[in-house]
Amino acid sequence: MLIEADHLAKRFGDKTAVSDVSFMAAEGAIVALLGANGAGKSTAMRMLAGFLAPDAGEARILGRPVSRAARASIGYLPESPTGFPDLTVREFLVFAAEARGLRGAARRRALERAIEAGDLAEAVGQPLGTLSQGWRQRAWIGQAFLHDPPVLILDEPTTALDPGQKRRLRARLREAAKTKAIVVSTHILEEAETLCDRAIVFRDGRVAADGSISELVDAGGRLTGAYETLAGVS
Ligand SMILES: Nc1ncnc2c1ncn2[C@@H]1O[C@H](COP(=O)(O)OP(=O)(O)OP(=O)(O)O)[C@@H](O)[C@H]1O
Repeated sequence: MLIEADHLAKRFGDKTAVSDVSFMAAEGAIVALLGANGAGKSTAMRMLAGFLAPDAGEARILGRPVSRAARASIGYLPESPTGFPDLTVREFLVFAAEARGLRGAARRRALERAIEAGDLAEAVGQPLGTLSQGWRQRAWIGQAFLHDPPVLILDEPTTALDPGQKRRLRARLREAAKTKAIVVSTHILEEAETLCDRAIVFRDGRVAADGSISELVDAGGRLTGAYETLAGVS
């Protein structure tokens, strides 16, 4: 199994953000994490990506605890990514490649892959701090694809993108899913319906449902009814 969340739990002070969350994702699957604001999706994704240590449970990537999994195996897009305002897109990608130990021809290939993944050619010379929100998102999407990892953990990857770029990224993710396991969070139910194979609905830090999209949708192919009931929203 490429991605495993095994009874993950995380508290911040008195607030339980994630409680006893377990799910898996295999190669060939795009799994949507759905749920209301504050339901725990980003916290779960940060633990899966190895950026936040769980209080209990374990995140595993390719069968290894994420703390010991190779950095090379995970591509992560944080929610609302910021930072590195003075680096150009190219310098940012070079920095990310070097942080992953890529040099020479491997680094050049990685940069080409990232520029293609984020459709970044026009912006390579522009500092991140001067990019619009959507372009900055694209630079960070490129960073997630840089090293061609088998696992992608993408927190609201299409939120800031224009309609054309949303379409392009969804097509890229469908193509990438042939050889990768991908977890995406989204508030766009139509995106989960058309892009994803499975949905995991979070409610108050717990998994309220984990099923195939075809099981969860209504006769019209819509997730809205199941989502509102399971996520506890209307
Ligand atoms: N660093 C933190 N310190 C304190 N509380 C936090 C921290 N990170 C998350 N939380 C809290 O944990 C809960 C879950 O937050 P999380 O960001 O995981 O939700 P989410 O489902 O991703 O929400 P959204 O859809 O709004 O992005 C929220 O109540 C949030 O306020």
